[in-house]
Amino acid sequence: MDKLLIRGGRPLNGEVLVSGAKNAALPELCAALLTAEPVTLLNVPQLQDVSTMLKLIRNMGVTAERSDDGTVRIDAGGLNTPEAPYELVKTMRASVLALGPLLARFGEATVSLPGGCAIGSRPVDQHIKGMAAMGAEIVVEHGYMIAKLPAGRTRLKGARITTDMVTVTGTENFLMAAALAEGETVLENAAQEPEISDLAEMLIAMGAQIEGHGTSRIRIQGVEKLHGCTHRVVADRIEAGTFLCAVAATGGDVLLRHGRADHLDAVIEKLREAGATVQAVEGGIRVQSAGGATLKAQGFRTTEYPGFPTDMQAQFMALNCIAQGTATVTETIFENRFMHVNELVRLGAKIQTDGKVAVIEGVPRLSGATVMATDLRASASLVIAGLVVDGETVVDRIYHLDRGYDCMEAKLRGIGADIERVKA
Ligand SMILES: CC(=O)N[C@H]1[C@@H](OP(=O)(O)OP(=O)(O)OC[C@H]2O[C@@H](n3ccc(=O)[nH]c3=O)[C@H](O)[C@@H]2O)O[C@H](CO)[C@@H](O)[C@@H]1O
Ligand SMILES: C=C(OP(=O)(O)O)C(=O)O
Repeated sequence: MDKLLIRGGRPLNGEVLVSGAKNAALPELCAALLTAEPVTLLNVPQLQDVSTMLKLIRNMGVTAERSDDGTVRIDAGGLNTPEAPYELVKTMRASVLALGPLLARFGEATVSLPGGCAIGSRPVDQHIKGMAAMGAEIVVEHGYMIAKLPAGRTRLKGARITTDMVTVTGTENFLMAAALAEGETVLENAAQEPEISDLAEMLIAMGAQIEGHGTSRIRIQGVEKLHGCTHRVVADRIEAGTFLCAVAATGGDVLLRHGRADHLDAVIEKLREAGATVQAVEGGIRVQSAGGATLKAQGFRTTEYPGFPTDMQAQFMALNCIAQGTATVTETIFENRFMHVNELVRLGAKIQTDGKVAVIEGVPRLSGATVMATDLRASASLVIAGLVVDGETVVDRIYHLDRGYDCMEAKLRGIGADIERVKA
């Protein structure tokens, strides 16, 4: 297993290019299953999750070619096996996004249940409820969701779907299924994340009729057929937010090219309150900070967009560890998303947790040690901590990081970090 070796204490200066969003690219690769015509996606990030998704769709008989410049050409004309097997689904929960498109285009789907994962149990009951409301017959057997249309039906039917909670991939599955359904679908309590809007824009470019994306009520008029399109994946707000926290914590002056400040309001507001200067500039986001103890620790609660993202909780916590004062962080989305805490404590951080609440008391310095990454954003928080500690930090099990960050260590090296990958 690869590791990262970081020698901390250097400010970060220069420019970083923000990649396309993992959480937009994954549903958009699945959306290409909705048509037999070629689809071209631009700005697709180089991530392990993208490779897994390509493997998953190729396994269904789909042709998918990926170029080094981030272009992926998909031709789902040959789609012949509407199945997402456990071996592929277990490494990436986003495989559940195959359910909606397969049911809509093929009339049947067999998708493995993703199972629990490190950050929480992450059930898919709402996905199942929504597909059933659209007329699918779904059973869960042998660890698989087995779904099909009733005899005599060739299309899903429009429905009003109100989910028990806001679900991002649930909303995406319903959007894709409803695009080809018969009649109108109304999604109440829909997720409003920028990745939902990006997917909706792609579907509209394919001929779908969608209104209200970006709000909590989305209306979809189903159409009989969708066509091919070319779509550019929106910039990754979580990658950008991670770099914002890294620069704020270490100190420095960095321009995040292609970063979308308008997708990061909640995080940027907290960074400004902490003492960093963050500005939306032409073509990106600029962050300037004196770093370390010049910062003031900031409390926050994770909530659905446009609130503070759960996917930024661990990274901001790393910054709080070396800021002045005490901050209370409440994680409301996932029940087990504090696994970075024990590892940050190994670096000298002072953190107490009680259920979904963590209290962080800033310390003047952290000290290097070997720590273990437990999930994607936990890994990123350990990297940020490693960049500010005295001495060497080794972050082990970085396959989690590779799942969702495009060349993170190369990008950090480009702005002055002393970081290298140690191959297993
Ligand atoms: C690929 C992708 O886009 N992943 C993101 C997506 O995950 P994902 O879409 O899996 O997360 P959801 O928005 O669905 O989860 C929100 C909450 O609802 C619960 N829930 C969800 C569905 C369901 O059927 N039943 C249920 O109980 C979950 O366990 C969680 O507590 O949104 C999360 C919340 O912003 C992010 O952390 C993930 O990075
Ligand atoms: C939790 C995340 O991703 P996934 O839903 O793909 O596990 C994440 O991106 O932080």
